[in-house]
Order: sequence, then C-alpha cells, then structure tokens
Amino acid sequence: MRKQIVAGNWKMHGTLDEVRLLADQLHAAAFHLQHHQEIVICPPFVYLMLLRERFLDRKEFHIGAQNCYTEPSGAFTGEIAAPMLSSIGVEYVIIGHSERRQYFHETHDMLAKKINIALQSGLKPIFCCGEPLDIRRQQAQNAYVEKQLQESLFHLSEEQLRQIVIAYEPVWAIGTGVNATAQQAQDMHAFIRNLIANRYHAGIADDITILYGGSVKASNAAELFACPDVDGGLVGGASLKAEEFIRIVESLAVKQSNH
Ligand SMILES: O=C[C@H](O)COP(=O)(O)O
Repeated sequence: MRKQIVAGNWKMHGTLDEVRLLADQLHAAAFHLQHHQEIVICPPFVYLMLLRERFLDRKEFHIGAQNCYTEPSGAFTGEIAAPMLSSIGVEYVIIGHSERRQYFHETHDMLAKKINIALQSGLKPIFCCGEPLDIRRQQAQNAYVEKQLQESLFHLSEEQLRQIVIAYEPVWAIGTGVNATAQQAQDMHAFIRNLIANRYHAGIADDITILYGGSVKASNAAELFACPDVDGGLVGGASLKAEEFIRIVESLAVKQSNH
C-alpha cells in the first residue's frame, strides 16, 4: 500500500516565537490517520532540531528539510549537507522546488546530484516537478514534466526510486490561490505514474507516492485528495495556519487507499 502524505513546506517564514506557537498548535491536535498516512513538516533549517524534538512523541509527524547541497561536506560556506540532516533525525528533504530552480538556478544535473547524495545519506527526497504557465498554455506540460523526471530521477535504480516521493507542483498554482483542478492534477499524476511504469514497471509505479502542490487549502484539499492518483499534498501558505493545515490533514485521513 503506498504512503499518503500531507507535507507542510514552511518556506522562509517564521521567527522562533511564531514557530514555537505553530508547533504547539499542531502538537495539540488529535489526528486520526491510517497506518499508511503521514504528516511531514519542513521548516527552515534553523528550526529542524527544535521541531524534531518537539514531535518525538507524535509518531505521525516526520521532519523534512527544504533543500540540501550537492556535496557531502567541504568548503561551501552557507550550505547544508545531506549527512548533517540525517544525523539530526531529519527524514525527508525537498529537492527541486520551483523556487530553487527559478531563484537559485538549480539545474537538472544539480538536482540529480542532490537526489543521489540525499539517498546516500538515508534521506527520502520529495522531488518537485511542474510546468510554468506559458508551458501549460501551450498544452506542453506533459513533455516538460517528463524531461524533469528523466533528467533528475530516471537514472536511479528501482530500489532507489522506491525511496522517492514525487510532488507535482504546477508553477502557476504556487502561492497564487489558483489551484489545478482535480482533473488537471489527476491527469498529470496518472501521466507521471505511467512514465514510471514505462521506465521501470507497473509494480513500482503503483507504489510511488505522488503529492499535489499549489494553493492547496482546507476548502479544496478533499476534492484534490479524492483523485485516485493523488496521494496527498505539499502545502505552502496554508501550512503556516494551524487550523487550516489541520483541516487539510483531516481531508487526507478520510481518503481511501488506492492500492
Ligand atoms: O511547496 C509548496 C508549494 O510551493 C505550494 O505552495 P502554496 O501552497 O503556497 O501554493
């Protein structure tokens, strides 16, 4: 049965007091998740240890970083290495978010290296893919996403690919309030699953968790999560509001297993 996840990407938000308050509110919430469902919290690096310790007694919560560097250590001032993350109990790392691709010029090749070092360090990458608006307008989104997967993921062995979570995040839906429709999300998720089936085999395609990201809110989560190939969400803005995020998690809790 493949894993279903709601992941909160806090991006570059929150002072220590704000993060403590949000963590307390989430910690106090009662979730009724099924055994194959998880919550992943991805705070800025400086709060990883704090969050890890805060949620040690809540097994449904897992901690993820928002990025890692391509090398395991070295003279790279300001960067954070994947082995450092695993050494403090971080389980997941977001790789290839469109903001990293756009503002920090991360290439397919760099992302492939980050995937490799994350896997070698025992982290589970949440690999982001998704097309910008002009590509969607040309109806060229499938080829665009296919290239992202081919260039940064499809060199992996089957065993390695099984450690990956894919997040489909159409760039035009991120932070805009305009989410992909359930049908658009389902179509792309099915397309990605089909690509994996063709490159590897149907068994692994069925096992890979594919999240949707882009303006997920409490009001649209249930409809998006109801899609058979949508295994949860990668949530940005709405993950910073405890009540909203809790309701999104509750929308996943009632989702039936698809596999
Ligand atoms: O990583 C999360 C995505 O960028 C979605 O952000 P958003 O929910 O604010 O649109």
